[in-house]
Amino acid sequence: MKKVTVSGLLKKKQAGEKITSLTAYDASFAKMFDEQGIDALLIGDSLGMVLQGEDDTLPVTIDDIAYHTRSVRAGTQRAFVLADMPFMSYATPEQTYANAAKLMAAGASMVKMEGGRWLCETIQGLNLRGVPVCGHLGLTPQSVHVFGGFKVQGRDADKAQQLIEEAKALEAAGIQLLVLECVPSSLGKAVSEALTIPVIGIGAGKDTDGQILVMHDMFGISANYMPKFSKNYLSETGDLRKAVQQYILEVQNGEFPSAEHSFE
Ligand SMILES: Nc1nc(=O)c2c([nH]1)NC[C@@H]1CN(c3ccc(C(=O)N[C@@H](CCC(=O)O)C(=O)O)cc3)CN21
Ligand SMILES: CC(C)C(=O)C(=O)O
Ligand SMILES: [Mg+2]
Repeated sequence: MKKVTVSGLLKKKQAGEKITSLTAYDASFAKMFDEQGIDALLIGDSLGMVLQGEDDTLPVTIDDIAYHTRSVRAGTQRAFVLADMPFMSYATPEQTYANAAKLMAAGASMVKMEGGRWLCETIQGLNLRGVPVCGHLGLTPQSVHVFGGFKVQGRDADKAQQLIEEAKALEAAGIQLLVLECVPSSLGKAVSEALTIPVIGIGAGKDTDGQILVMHDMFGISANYMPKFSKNYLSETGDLRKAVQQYILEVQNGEFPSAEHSFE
């Protein structure tokens, strides 16, 4: 079995094949997703909400993410494994290096950080030290108190153009993957076309290079609520493995996300 690598993900974009991704937090689900052929698994700080029952992702610690990264790595053979840097764990470059080291040592192959241009120096520093980086733009949940809620981002033309410029700056600084969350479909398309690296969307429409969902939303079992962009595949299929297969199929053939799971 050939392991999914960052160059493998880039090849998918170049070939026009969609990248499929889910969050995972433990070895058993990671193994099951991996066996169904998912391309990438994210140890998301969404675990603060879906595992810990908090209202947002801010209470999550670096040790929480490291613990779950170790579990996911243990269950994964093929998929690419990336881990979220939690709130305030990457406020300065020095602090970022120490915290990224914990996640890489726990088994991550890449770390993800929320934010734009202000992260460029940190991204370069991480790359020089052997750490690949994924960016995250649009609705960045760690800034929920700045936004005043989990709201769609980039709706007016000014904000959309700004976001495209931030994405290009991150790519120039060295990110090798970008997560784009909760933006109008037209912006999801524009960002994916503006970048060479793959853009993985969540609530960013059907024209990004791939899709990611929080696993609990894909099974319709989240403790808090269900974002509009998520789809319950378990109620349709009645079986965990079939639900994952159906999600992968619909991402690959472009059926998911349809308009009802996207924003205008
Ligand atoms: N279970 C779960 N699923 C997620 O996708 C998720 C988490 N938790 N936790 C971390 C972040 C927070 N996210 C969220 C949470 C809520 C909305 C939400 O309620 N959005 C509104 C849009 C409001 C608007 O139109 O501006 C929606 O109707 O979906 C979106 C993303 C995405 N992430
Ligand atoms: C929703 C995804 C992209 C994420 O960052 C998370 O699960 O924490
Ligand atoms: Mg996250």
